Amino acid sequence: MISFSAVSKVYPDGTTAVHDLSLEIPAGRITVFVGPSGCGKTTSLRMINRMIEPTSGVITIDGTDTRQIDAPQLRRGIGYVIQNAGLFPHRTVADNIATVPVLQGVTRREARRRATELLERVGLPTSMARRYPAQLSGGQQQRVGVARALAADPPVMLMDEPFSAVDPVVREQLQTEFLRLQEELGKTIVFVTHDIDEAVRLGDRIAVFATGGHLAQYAVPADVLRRPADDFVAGFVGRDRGYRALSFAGATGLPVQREPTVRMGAAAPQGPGGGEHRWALVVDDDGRPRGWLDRDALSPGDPIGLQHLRLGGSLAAPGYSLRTALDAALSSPSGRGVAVDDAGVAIGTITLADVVAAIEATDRTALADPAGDDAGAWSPPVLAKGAERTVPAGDRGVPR
Ligand SMILES: Nc1ncnc2c1ncn2[C@@H]1O[C@H](COP(=O)(O)OP(=O)(O)OP(=O)(O)O)[C@@H](O)[C@H]1O
Repeated sequence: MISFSAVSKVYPDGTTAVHDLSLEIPAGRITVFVGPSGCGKTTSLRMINRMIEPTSGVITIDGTDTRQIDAPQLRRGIGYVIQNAGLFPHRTVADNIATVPVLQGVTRREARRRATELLERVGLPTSMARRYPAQLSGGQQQRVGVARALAADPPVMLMDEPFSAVDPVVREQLQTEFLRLQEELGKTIVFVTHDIDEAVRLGDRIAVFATGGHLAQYAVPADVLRRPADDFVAGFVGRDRGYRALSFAGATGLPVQREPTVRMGAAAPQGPGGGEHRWALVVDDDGRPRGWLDRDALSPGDPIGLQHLRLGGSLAAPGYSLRTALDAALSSPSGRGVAVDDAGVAIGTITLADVVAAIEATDRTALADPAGDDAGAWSPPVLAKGAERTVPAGDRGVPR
């Protein structure tokens, strides 16, 4: 556990970056610092590994005052990931990842071997080990940044806006992989973001910082959304609040309809193509969705190519919420959202009508009611037996 006790930071020019911060960060969980620009998130994060020294107050890790630990030694035991990955440009990917283990005395050969393992862990092919950072995409560089932070197997990881510099699609992938990795590793993670959606998705707990370095609220995501502590937090989480609140509702029970699929490269289907049959779901050889085919725009028998597909709709992956289901249906030209399994294989579709019915049948006042029941107490109606699974909401109260 990391503990802040009455910690303040005043920079030499008189700026108060952090004011009287007291909070306890649980071990093995993700704690997110969120808030607008300049409210002291990064300063608070960097005080944990003493890259910045507090002006007053005490920070302890597992009961030990960090001031009693030699700063370089402290930092070697704490993984650190920043925006744009911060990789050494003249070192290969493998050598970047091996940096800290080599400093700790692990042989270069062994450190490189472990680096290759870590590449696989963060979802990159091992063939990338010999490349230089400039030869990777932004998302790949971020993954290497995470692998490098994990290389010394530190119990604590500090992550400062690690996914902000990539586009929204890659960002969502990185978040999903990050959650999967954390499920395996159970690190104590402190994560800084200015994006409340990212905070709600990733955080087991959220610390909302206000201007002037004040802690405005520290709670599980469900409580921050449902019961903002004051006007500042209410304003900060307010945008799209009704829509975001659907994140609380697991979509268990939402019927997944059987959806006929056609393979990429196959002949366009025969038969009537109007109405609900206008759109056909196209999958690759492994059954993963590639896009929707407008059958009216292609003659039966013509081979289906990428150029015929409507791309880019969101998918409902295991553990999805009503919000995800709604988005999948809305972003699909057919009005049917594609549900996939763990391996990304299409298992059927969810109709917009069913999602709307589920929302209408839901007691939404429970979400908005500040005096309502505990987080996670609200559950969606069961309409029919669905094929999907829902991740237990746990104490976050929010399906991821
Ligand atoms: N070295 C410094 N000297 C003086 N003021 C500083 C210094 N570093 C940061 N600050 C100020 O301290 C305040 C908090 O900065 P900090 O970087 O911790 O905020 P933040 O919440 O992480 O912001 P952002 O989201 O923009 O990164 C800001 O007003 C900033 O201008």
